[in-house]
Amino acid sequence: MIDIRNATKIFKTKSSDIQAVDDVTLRIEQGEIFGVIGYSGAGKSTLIRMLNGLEQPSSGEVVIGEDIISTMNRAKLRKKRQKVSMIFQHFNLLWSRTVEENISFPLEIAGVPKKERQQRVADLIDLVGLTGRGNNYPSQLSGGQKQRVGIARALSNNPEVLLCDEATSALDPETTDEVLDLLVKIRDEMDLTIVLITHEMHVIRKICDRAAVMENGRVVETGPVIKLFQNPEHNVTKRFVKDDINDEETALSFEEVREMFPTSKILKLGFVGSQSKAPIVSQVVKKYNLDLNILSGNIKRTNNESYGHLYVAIDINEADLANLEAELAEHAVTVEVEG
Ligand SMILES: Nc1ncnc2c1ncn2[C@@H]1O[C@H](COP(=O)(O)OP(=O)(O)OP(=O)(O)O)[C@@H](O)[C@H]1O
Repeated sequence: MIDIRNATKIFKTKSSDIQAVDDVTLRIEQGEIFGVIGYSGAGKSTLIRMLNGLEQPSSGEVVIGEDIISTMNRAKLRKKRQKVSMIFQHFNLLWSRTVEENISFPLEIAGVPKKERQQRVADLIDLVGLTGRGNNYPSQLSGGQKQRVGIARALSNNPEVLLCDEATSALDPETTDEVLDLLVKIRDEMDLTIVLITHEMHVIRKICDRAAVMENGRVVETGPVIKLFQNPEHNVTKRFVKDDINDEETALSFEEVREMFPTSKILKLGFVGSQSKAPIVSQVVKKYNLDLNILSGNIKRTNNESYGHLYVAIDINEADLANLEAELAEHAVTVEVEG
């Protein structure tokens, strides 16, 4: 549905050429919530701005549906932006207009008759949970409510694609989750494709189906979200996943454990889906008559699955370890030896 083919963007400045996006190829399917994550300067904003033609690639192609965005003229692009709309970190609302008037604005530009506009605005206000706030000004709303207005405004022309540029980065964690839930709801109800950029792995985990990780303009890893969390391959992905589970304390206790049990191995056991709720580890431990110390563990939810890790210290020889790995693998439990 969205095809980014070998897209490159080079900004020419007086002092140097900056390669913001470097040979990116991605395909995003209809109805997906697709996340792009990276640290500051990775090229996320430039990439997402190519999807609505706010930036044109220096080389390569961006295609949405039947339209080649990267070669469209201005007039066609303006029309296409009604179908590829965007929400922003700082909401970009018109401060002198009420909630209703903000949401109505794109419809006025599109020439929608007043009666139809009013009905559409009322429906959108209900959809985003702002019933009764239509006559408020943005300054009278909380951050989360302002973003709801931004979302309603972005949906006014029935877009096919919604681009979210750090849409929850200015919000507190609870409000972030409420806005993310709203994005899932509108994707489900309106069969939208959502592309979001973020530097928060929590956002990716909570609502995305698939994600791409960017560094220095390149996509360094891409895949289903559960795979990125369960088995991150690139160092940047590993850092994001680690930040999300916030296991610095685990790292500290590893050192202590190594001192306390110098002969023990530290294993990280990984589970996905229903396996993360079953007593597989205790069954295998009993079967092989092993002693283990549990160091830490967690179960987290992605948009549609749970996954978990358990760190254990275990005194085990290589032969028994191979047996243990084989047995656990039969139950789709992964085993990594730490350090
Ligand atoms: N208009 C521009 N002119 C020159 N350089 C630019 C321009 N826009 C972006 N860049 C540079 O391109 C690189 C990628 O920037 P971009 O904003 O796409 O990254 P980002 O991942 O979105 O970062 P952030 O989260 O900080 O916005 C950076 O080095 C940035 O300084």
